[in-house]
Amino acid sequence: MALSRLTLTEFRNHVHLTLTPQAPFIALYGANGAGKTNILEAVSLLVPGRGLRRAALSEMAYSAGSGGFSISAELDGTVIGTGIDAAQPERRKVRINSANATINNLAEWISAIWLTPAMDRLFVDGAGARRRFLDRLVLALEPNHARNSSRYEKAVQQRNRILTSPDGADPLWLDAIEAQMAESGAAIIEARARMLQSLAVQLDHAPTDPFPVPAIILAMDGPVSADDLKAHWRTTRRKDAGAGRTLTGPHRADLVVHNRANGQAADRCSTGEQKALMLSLILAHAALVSAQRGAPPILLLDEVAAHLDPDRRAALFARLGETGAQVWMTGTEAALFDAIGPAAHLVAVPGVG
Ligand SMILES: Nc1ncnc2c1ncn2[C@@H]1O[C@H](COP(=O)(O)OP(=O)(O)OP(=O)(O)O)[C@@H](O)[C@H]1O
Repeated sequence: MALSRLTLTEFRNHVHLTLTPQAPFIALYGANGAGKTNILEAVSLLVPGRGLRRAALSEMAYSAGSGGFSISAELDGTVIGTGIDAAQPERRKVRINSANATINNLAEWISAIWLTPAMDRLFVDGAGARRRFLDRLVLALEPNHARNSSRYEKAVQQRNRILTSPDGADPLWLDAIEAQMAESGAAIIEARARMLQSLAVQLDHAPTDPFPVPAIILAMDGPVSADDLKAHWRTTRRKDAGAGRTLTGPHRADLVVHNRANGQAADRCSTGEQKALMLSLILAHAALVSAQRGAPPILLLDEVAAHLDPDRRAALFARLGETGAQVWMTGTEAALFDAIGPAAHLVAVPGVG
């Protein structure tokens, strides 16, 4: 899976930019603030979700522009695009081959995984970001995961509203909502478990040097089957109403990660070791997606090269090359990407690709 064209119009600081990648590695280099991460963010918005910064749509439109923006890309003969119109800045539009589509439809065409400096504390900070990361890994394998996640989240919000309604909760209405939650929730749990199981097998064969191999466990309270979930939520209505929200379910799951070699918990590892664990995980996941879907996800690696010594950097490029993935990377100097050789398409930002 690879973009053969990316066009940005009035997206952040890019008034109009077209890139036509000519090699598997797209190395975006330029000064701080040039707009390199903005390009990765644009690609990340081509998959379901809020993109790598989770920013508001209105923030993304070029500040001195019309108030709208568009991102369009071509991959394997398909044209996909997203953006907002100035007249309706709160409504994200999606088009696939000129037809209107939904954000969740995008998952059938494209998958992307990213690593950004904001994820340096992924293992240390709250579970929400880890869950979103987990779901991106699942989505890259199973496009249907986006639809199940949206349905589940909407149903949980509805249940929370009913439980906290000043008129009192209607039990029949709750039965119906909990049945919806149970169906999509069980599908989410199963998809996560499938992905982690396959990833563990992939990691069994991963080289342990120079990036340590992670062991990953999904931590979750409560039952896992649809019937048991439904029965469980019926018993927790009073407690959840008191808390003002649904306290158990797949929306509360967490990822627990260790270094396989020494059992060290990821949140106790140094920042560099945590990043190395993440790289190892992403490499194994790309190989897994490639084996199961026939093509690896697009990888967006923001400021990764600069934080590695030259040997590790060269090892990373070699391992990334083996995955066959299209890799978008950023750095302040073109020299950071020297070890990639002819597989790199160097792009000066701002400048001409
Ligand atoms: N909506 C917007 N309109 C215009 N410019 C914007 C908008 N949003 C962000 N910018 C500008 O984009 C620039 C930041 O871009 P980006 O984060 O992509 O930089 P970068 O090249 O990755 O920098 P660094 O190397 O420091 O990470 C800033 O100059 C910021 O002012």
